[in-house]
Amino acid sequence: MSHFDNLESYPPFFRPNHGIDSNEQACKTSVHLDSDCLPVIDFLCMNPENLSEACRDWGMFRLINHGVPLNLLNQLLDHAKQLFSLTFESKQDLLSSTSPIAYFWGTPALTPSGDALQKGSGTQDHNWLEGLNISLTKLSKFQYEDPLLESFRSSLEEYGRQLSRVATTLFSTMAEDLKLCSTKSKSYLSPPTGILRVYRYFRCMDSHQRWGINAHTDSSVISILHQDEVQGLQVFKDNQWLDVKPIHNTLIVNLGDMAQAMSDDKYLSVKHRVKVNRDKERISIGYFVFPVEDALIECSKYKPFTYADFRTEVQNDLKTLGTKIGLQKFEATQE
Ligand SMILES: O=C(O)CCC(=O)C(=O)O
Ligand SMILES: [Fe+2]
Repeated sequence: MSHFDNLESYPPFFRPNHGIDSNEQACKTSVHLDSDCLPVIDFLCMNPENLSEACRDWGMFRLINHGVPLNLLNQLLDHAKQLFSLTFESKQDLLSSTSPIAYFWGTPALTPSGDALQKGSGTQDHNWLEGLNISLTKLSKFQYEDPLLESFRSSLEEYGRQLSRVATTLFSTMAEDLKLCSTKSKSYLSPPTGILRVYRYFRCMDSHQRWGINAHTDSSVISILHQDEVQGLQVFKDNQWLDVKPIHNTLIVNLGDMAQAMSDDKYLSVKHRVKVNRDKERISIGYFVFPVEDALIECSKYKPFTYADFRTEVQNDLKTLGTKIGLQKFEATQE
């Protein structure tokens, strides 16, 4: 069996010998430590002080005793692997952008309707991944004829419910810590905005020169990640990139830009990225939840803005500059 034995499931762009010049990008090296020092939060007996400290110092933590059934977590990864192993053409046909489970490749930056947002078509712009963008509200109103897809759909729906429960509980403890009034805490986290992204990171011979996902912060309030056993995620802490180890039956929670703004910069929207692997593909599932679209986020560090304003600005920047500027654009000192 060759190293790349499932090539027909890769979009042509990511197949070896596609004609990519391997010197095209400067080698991106970084110092990083092997780490398991990520804060751990026990969901069953949550300690508000520990949660507050993790949100302030790290913007990321490992969640244990989350209550999401292990068989659901395993089934999701298993279904995702099966779907990703279909040929590239079948994935495009079966999972078009109008389907609640929509296929994309090369970029995780999508419009709310699931279209890829990317400037130009240069190799350096491509994230080394393919994925499924899932609108949880659309998902519950749909049924697939294909048995694998239908089973995946119902598992994703259940997973969405589970993670909405987890995010809501975490956020209510955060809102108390931040002393948000009840109107704000209700509009600052809106479970119906929840989306899922299922990723497969491709193997890559140039694993030192490509990124699964480049360094970024999430635009969400809270993001929750379920990853398989292949390492790849890194978090930026104290000027270093640290590996976030996959540990069975734990979830990784990170805060996004909206949490940083609503906490007036007390909480950190943490920078993170994903490495690619020479030998192994990696599957992960991200859940992202946002504020009510038109809820005004008011604090001293930023001009009042809504999540809808923020998203428009990010999409414009991605289209015109090819990169996200994010919260900096809304700083109170900016003209
Ligand atoms: O797949 C991962 O480990 C991280 C994904 C991620 O950072 C994102 O989708 O924003
Ligand atoms: Fe992210």
